[in-house]
Amino acid sequence: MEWGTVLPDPADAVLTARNLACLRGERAVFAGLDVSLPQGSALLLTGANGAGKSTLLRILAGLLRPAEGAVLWQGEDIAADPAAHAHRLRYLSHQDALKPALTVAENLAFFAALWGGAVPGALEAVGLAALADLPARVLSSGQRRRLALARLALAPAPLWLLDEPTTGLDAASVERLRPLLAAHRAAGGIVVAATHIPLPLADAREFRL
Ligand SMILES: Nc1ncnc2c1ncn2[C@@H]1O[C@H](COP(=O)(O)OP(=O)(O)OP(=O)(O)O)[C@@H](O)[C@H]1O
Repeated sequence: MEWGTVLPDPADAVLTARNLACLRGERAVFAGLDVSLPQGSALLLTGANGAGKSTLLRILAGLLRPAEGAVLWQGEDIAADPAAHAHRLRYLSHQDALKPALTVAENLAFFAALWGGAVPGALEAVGLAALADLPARVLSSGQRRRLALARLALAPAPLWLLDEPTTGLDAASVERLRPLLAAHRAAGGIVVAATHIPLPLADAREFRL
């Protein structure tokens, strides 16, 4: 396992993690981990099952407190204002977090009510427009993942934290992520993604846990 600095510490870094350590049970999942991500950057978290990729994403999302160290957004500890951090991020976990009885469009409308954005355009971006009126319970696993990913196309947020975003996706659906990710980064957004396969991301740094 390699621990250490992922990127240098550029002056315009927005997301910084310093000396992060995480214990799960009695076991150290990682320690001494530094991350510094400037605007428009992408970081791929790779490594074996259990290496700590999801754990690191949860720490960066503010959902898990590190045993040591801190995560900073523009120099401020995210723990100081969890609501502000939640507001600036889109976190996609392994779970698709869909309501099976609601239609595809209704599921997305729930998030549009929170963040703004237009449901039809977001469904179009992931190729689900034709299924808008189907109940989510009948979707295939890849379609469920696409519906979860449609949240990214609703309204801008500076930080995307994606846990294996392409699980279950066919090749065309993976390719549809390319313009979404590129537009997010072109606007200055940061993406951190845990993945076991290459993602359609230009110039992404890789950090192997
Ligand atoms: N709630 C928990 N209590 C104790 N240990 C946990 C808990 N959650 C995760 N772990 C342990 O932390 C380690 C890291 O898990 P994590 O899910 O971050 O790995 P990962 O790199 O995302 O793996 P995968 O590639 O399988 O998704 C694993 O050894 C796991 O068993």
